[in-house]
Amino acid sequence: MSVTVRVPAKVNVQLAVGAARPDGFHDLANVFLAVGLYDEVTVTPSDELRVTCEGPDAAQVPLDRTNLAARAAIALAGRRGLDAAVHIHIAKDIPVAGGMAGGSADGAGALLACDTLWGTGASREELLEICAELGSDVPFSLVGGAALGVGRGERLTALEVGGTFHWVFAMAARGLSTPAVFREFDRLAEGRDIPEPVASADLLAVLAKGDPEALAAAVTNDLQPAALSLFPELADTLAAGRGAGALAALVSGSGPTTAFLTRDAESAEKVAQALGASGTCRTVRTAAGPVAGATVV
Ligand SMILES: C[C@@](CO)(OP(=O)(O)O)[C@H](O)COP(=O)(O)OP(=O)(O)OC[C@H]1O[C@@H](n2ccc(N)nc2=O)[C@H](O)[C@@H]1O
Ligand SMILES: Nc1ncnc2c1ncn2[C@@H]1O[C@H](COP(=O)(O)OP(=O)(O)O)[C@@H](O)[C@H]1O
Repeated sequence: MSVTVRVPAKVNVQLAVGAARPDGFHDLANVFLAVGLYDEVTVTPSDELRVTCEGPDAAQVPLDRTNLAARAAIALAGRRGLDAAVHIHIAKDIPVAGGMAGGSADGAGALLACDTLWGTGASREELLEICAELGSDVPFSLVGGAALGVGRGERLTALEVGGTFHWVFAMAARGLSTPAVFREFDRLAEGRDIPEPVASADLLAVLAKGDPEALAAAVTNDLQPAALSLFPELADTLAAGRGAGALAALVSGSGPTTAFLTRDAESAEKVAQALGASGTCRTVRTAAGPVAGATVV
């Protein structure tokens, strides 16, 4: 018997970042939107824990116990006194190290898949607690939709969304390390007072309304200057998307994937074509959101 879970990628429509905390993390006001680009995680009973991965970026995914999917299986098995003897197969479509929470998606997916396979019957609260231990973004991968994350981004409140937003994502030629981008944020902020991160009331109202033009005027990402500082060529991709008619162009989370909000599905196709032809990125995808979080298929 096998269990397969489908898990979406995310884009951050607001990412407000506070000063570095003593534990090295940063307090955030992180407004997540789940978008329809998916990894599929399949777990099958096996002699021992094993991870395999297929997909365009598979070669960059670690297959040892540092893989977030393996860590999720080990964490749940550990709580139940079980042996995490499963073969975890990841069909990966979310770009790796792209700021779209692909690793987090696999962690949440493997957790839900193992919970289902083993019949552990963990409550939603316990699953969310394990997710938060695995990484700041992992709880959101489980719940999907749209949510405000505070603390490290792991404490979630679901948000109302009044419509579907159409996005184009441009994948870059190389990845960016999330810790390196936060360190660059700290370096750029030296000597400045960093305000407490707060969710924008405007942005939350606009999400609830579902109006893409109003959302375009409200999106912000405090990590964008740091990502651009480490990866200056991203400015060319952002300019190409704006030039092609995107309503908003921003770095997705810590990057280097860039995200373009468009008016509708048709406009997204046009922007995607223009970005593809611009020579400023590796690949281009379209995806709409919000979509559901981790789901057994
Ligand atoms: C920036 C965001 C925005 O959603 O995602 P990505 O764009 O990378 O996908 C997240 O905050 C990333 O979350 P996640 O990738 O789960 O990070 P974690 O594993 O918890 O932490 C990795 C490292 O990032 C930094 N980190 C992460 C979260 C946070 N609130 N403050 C931090 O300073 C720390 O250096 C930490 O050691
Ligand atoms: N299942 C996984 N899929 C992808 N990367 C993973 C996974 N598990 C661990 N990693 C590690 O996490 C790093 C960040 O990957 P990812 O989650 O795709 O990016 P981001 O945090 O930018 O969204 C990768 O470089 C990789 O070393």
